[in-house]
Amino acid sequence: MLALDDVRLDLGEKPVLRGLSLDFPAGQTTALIGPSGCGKSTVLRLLVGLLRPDAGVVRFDGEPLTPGRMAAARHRTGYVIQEGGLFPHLSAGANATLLARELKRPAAEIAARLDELARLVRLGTDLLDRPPGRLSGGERQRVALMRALFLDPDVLLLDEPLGALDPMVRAGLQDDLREILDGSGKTVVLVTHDLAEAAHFSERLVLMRAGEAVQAGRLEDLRERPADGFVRGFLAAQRR
Ligand SMILES: Nc1ncnc2c1ncn2[C@@H]1O[C@H](COP(=O)(O)OP(=O)(O)OP(=O)(O)O)[C@@H](O)[C@H]1O
Repeated sequence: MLALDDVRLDLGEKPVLRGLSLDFPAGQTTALIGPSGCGKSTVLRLLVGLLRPDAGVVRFDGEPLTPGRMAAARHRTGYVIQEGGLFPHLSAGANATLLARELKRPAAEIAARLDELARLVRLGTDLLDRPPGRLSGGERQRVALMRALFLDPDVLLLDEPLGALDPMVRAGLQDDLREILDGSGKTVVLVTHDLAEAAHFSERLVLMRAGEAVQAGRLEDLRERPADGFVRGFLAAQRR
């Protein structure tokens, strides 16, 4: 569904991706893991067309993601950026419905979908009138998820969607999100630096280091047959 073919990308003077090839099969969740700064968010920005590769090809639904195909791909993609990225001056509801209103979807359809999604992500509808600044961190993440899911996209790109939450809230949201994703048929790329969280969501982990994919597989594969000392060290550091 999504792929990077031998993608190179420099940001500033710095090589960030060095001939990276990855593929994300349709209908599956893939977790991208790796230490801070290894290029995980950069991969998502390429997949959504916010960055263009210096060399190599980004594919969406098998086709190169050219400028002409960008808008159609964006409408089939839900994207949760780090920290949620909600607009502070809009209410939670207005944030969630932003793209649907931009696309001039009928008001009744928007209202019905808002209600349905609030139930799905377990957000009280009384909170929809509040601006993000008057919501808790967990509630804001739920609104960011509603916004990403609003048009029922084929593809979901989630950049640390549960970051910066206390462990109890995080565990609750992990379970809710897994329930939403399981059996949804969506192609999901989940970025996290937390190995346990990655394994909670996906049987397919891709471990990155300094712009390269070091190893892909299930948690057991990484644990039992680590590709190198870096994989062993990354797992040992997260032993809990
Ligand atoms: N706009 C930019 N200009 C220059 N360098 C950048 C830019 N954006 C990112 N980088 C660099 O690219 C590298 C990869 O960044 P990226 O955000 O993809 O990492 P990450 O793996 O998602 O990290 P984290 O887990 O901390 O979010 C980092 O070294 C970062 O400093």
